[in-house]
Amino acid sequence: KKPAGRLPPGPPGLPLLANIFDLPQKEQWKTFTEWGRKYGPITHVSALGQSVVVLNDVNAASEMLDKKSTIYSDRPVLVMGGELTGWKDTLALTRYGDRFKEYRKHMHSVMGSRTNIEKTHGLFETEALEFLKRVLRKPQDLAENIRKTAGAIILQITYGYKPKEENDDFVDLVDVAIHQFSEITEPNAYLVDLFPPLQYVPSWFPGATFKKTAQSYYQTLQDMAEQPMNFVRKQIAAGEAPPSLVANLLDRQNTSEQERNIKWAAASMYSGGADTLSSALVLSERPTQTVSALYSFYLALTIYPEAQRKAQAEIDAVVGSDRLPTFADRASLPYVEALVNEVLRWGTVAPLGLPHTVTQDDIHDGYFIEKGTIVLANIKGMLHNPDVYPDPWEFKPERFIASEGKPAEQDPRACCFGFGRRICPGLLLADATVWASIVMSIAVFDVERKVVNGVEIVPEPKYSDGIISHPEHFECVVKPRSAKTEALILAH
Ligand code: HEM
Repeated sequence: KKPAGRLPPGPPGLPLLANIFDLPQKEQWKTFTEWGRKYGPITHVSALGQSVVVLNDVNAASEMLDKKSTIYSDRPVLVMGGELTGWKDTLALTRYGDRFKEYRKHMHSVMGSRTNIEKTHGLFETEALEFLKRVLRKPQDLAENIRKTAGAIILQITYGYKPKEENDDFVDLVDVAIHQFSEITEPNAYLVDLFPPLQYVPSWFPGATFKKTAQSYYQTLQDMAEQPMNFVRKQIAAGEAPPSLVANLLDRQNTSEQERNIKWAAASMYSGGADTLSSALVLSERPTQTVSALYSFYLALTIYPEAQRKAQAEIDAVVGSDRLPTFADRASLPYVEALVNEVLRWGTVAPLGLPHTVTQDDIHDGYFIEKGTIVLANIKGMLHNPDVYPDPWEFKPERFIASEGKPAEQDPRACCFGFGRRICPGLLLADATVWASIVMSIAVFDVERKVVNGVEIVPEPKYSDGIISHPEHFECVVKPRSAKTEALILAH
């Protein structure tokens, strides 16, 4: 079909197949950054009749996705990833509309404002302390310790449920479900996502095994959403339910549609926080977004010991060594704040955010954007743009502290949580979790390089590919700064 206006510039492509060979399978953000340099901040490509617009600049993304959010807030339809396996019912894949709004309202009620988050500060502090204890017990299991912390926080806020330290039924169920989601959303994993009519093939038809897989994954997902709901229902009946998203909302006369929306809003909290969207993290490691950020933090401290020393000096001066830092200290710790910003920038968690689609034809900046176009924001490119962040691959918290004649560089939150009506609903919770875990870790631990045969090993920052990106496994040594800090952890 001929476009009804001038398309944004982009690679020329082939007749008929258009840009199908230009679309990279791996590290897409790198290719997108090159397009940005070559064609400008708004680039267009198309493949098999699907238009894709890539945004390479924070302002361009904000002009389109924030300012015109009423039409740029839909999501593409995934056949295997969403329709057949039921994941379409979670927020991240829900089409723009009434259900979407209701889910977001529910989530907002527990984590959408500073006031809600402040009410939960105690929980973040307690869980950050639990985290320190886990690290003390098993310093070698850093990724697993971080994952448990993020999971425990989200399950408590969502269902008022505190998971067991090992082999927790709900946690295991979510893990299986997320593992399945990662598998079905790997690029080109299922033919049916390239040729949607295949979904109508009956399941007994030879070659239609994907339908059986879909049915089994569908069941896992239903269990993941239903079982913790039943836990809360029982607690309510017994008059024992602590406040949580589900308990606060279920405790009324709900219609079945309302109950359904509570169930899926809750399931989206966990699977959003616990990384539904990771197509890269198959196998045993399934870090959440928050996990990815914290893992980056440990990686940064291992490579850049001077950042750790400066942060420790600040904490020692402000908090002293007789107690652990709390949220009440946050405003007095500007270097730690800058370090948290740098973790969110340097260790970009969601390189391309999630795709938005546009619900009506638009003329934007003089370009024609057709209804149904997929819009991707190259967040990793934006956060490593040398014009905005000089020496973008260096970990330098100082860049976020204004000094004489030099303003602070742009806050990574301008793009790292996405845009418009789809902006990450967990951003305040993520911010508080990351801050609490970072400040407490710096206060009590030294992160050091591993020494092998007298030689210090400096890890290379390597990141996994996929919707959620996290540092690949690296070696470091985490130990208490002193007997006094160790006692401080154990005293609580
Ligand atoms: C450092 C941590 C995190 C980062 C960097 C992050 C980033 C993002 C980004 C970039 C998006 C896509 C936004 C868009 O489409 O424009 C997103 C969506 C989402 N995030 Fe987060 N996130 C984080 C933590 C969390 C947490 C802790 C939760 C849950 C408690 C969460 C729940 C979600 C959900 C449910 C969506 C889908 C929203 C929708 O489709 O409307 N995220 N996040």
